[in-house]
Amino acid sequence: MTSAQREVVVHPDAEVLAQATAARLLTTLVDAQSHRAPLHVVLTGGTVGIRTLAAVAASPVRDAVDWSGVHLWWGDERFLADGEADRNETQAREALITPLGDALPAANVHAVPALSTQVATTQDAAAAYDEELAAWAPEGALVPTFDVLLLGMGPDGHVASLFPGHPEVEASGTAAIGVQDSPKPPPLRVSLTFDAIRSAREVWVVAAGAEKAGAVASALASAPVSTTPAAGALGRERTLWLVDVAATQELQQDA
Ligand SMILES: O=C(O)[C@H](O)[C@@H](O)[C@H](O)[C@H](O)COP(=O)(O)O
Repeated sequence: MTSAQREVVVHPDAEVLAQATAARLLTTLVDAQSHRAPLHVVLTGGTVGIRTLAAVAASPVRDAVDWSGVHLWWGDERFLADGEADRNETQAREALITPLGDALPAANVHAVPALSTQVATTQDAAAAYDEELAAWAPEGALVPTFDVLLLGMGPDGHVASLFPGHPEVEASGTAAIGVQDSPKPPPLRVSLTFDAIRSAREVWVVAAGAEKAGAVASALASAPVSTTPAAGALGRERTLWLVDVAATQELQQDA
């Protein structure tokens, strides 16, 4: 059961959006840690997603989080060799994981396997990620109960690496899936499916810029997921749309 009620929070610009999302994430983690452990957070690639991680790292509030009880996952990954600059993992390590240092145990970082001689295809990587997710999942579940799942959104309404008109949008029964023909380079990727995304307690879609306005309006109007995948980004308990003013330009003003 997911929350079709989407909450929209509008920010003046992309920088304030990233800073506010970082503050929101930190206080959400601090609050959640007084109720349960460990916590599971799913990171996103993309400019706002990475800027948010850098803002988390730069915040003094980061030290209010017991990172030893926080596990990091990825909603999607570019299928490149380990350490490649374009990998979401590489960018997240630079923005947040490295600055956290020993506060965040290496074992708490669950990266999507990189291209290597042992992991030669996106299917290999997706299968390995499925196993890692299942190892942390409650009985009968595909994935751990994600506390917060962050998603960036493209101008075409894609989230993670689930693109409009592509079959991966409809994939079910598995947590991760290989993508061969991403319209957003690089073409080879691994993505969580909507089965995995919708298992999260909270799903936060972060979107900034006028080029996202059409997709924001379509998603908030519950357009078909096949044409606007972001419309399918729903959390079990909460669905937050964290946007800047420019991305709201095509929303119908309340009558
Ligand atoms: O691997 C990726 O590229 C991302 O996960 C992708 O889903 C991204 O979040 C959106 O394309 C938004 O990216 P921007 O914020 O850079 O527009």
